[in-house]
Amino acid sequence: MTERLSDTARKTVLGPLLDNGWELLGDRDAMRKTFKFKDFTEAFGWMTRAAMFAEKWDHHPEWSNTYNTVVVTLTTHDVDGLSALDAKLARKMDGL
Ligand SMILES: C[C@H](O)[C@H](O)[C@H]1CNC2=NC(N)=NC(=O)C2=N1
Repeated sequence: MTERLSDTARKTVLGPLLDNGWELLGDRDAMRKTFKFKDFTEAFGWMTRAAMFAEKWDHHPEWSNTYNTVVVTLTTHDVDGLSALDAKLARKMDGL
């Protein structure tokens, strides 16, 4: 069962991500990061790899791509806020 992250979990789970370029949004419980690549091929290749994990984990990003830039917003729609799944996908995206 997915649930919104508790205040304690936010510190431990989100802390490292916020130190690594993720930002909390002001208008809803979500986090965003802009990923920059050498060119479109690199950006789209990364999106393709990330999409495989999103599908495997049934947890999907809100994202957009413009040439070498991918802007990713993560939140869990089912609970209307951040859950452990968002942190899991964010860590994967940072590592790809
Ligand atoms: C039916 C399906 O499992 C759900 O709609 C999944 C799909 N992907 C999802 N992705 C995200 N980011 N949040 C969700 O709540 C979510 N729910």
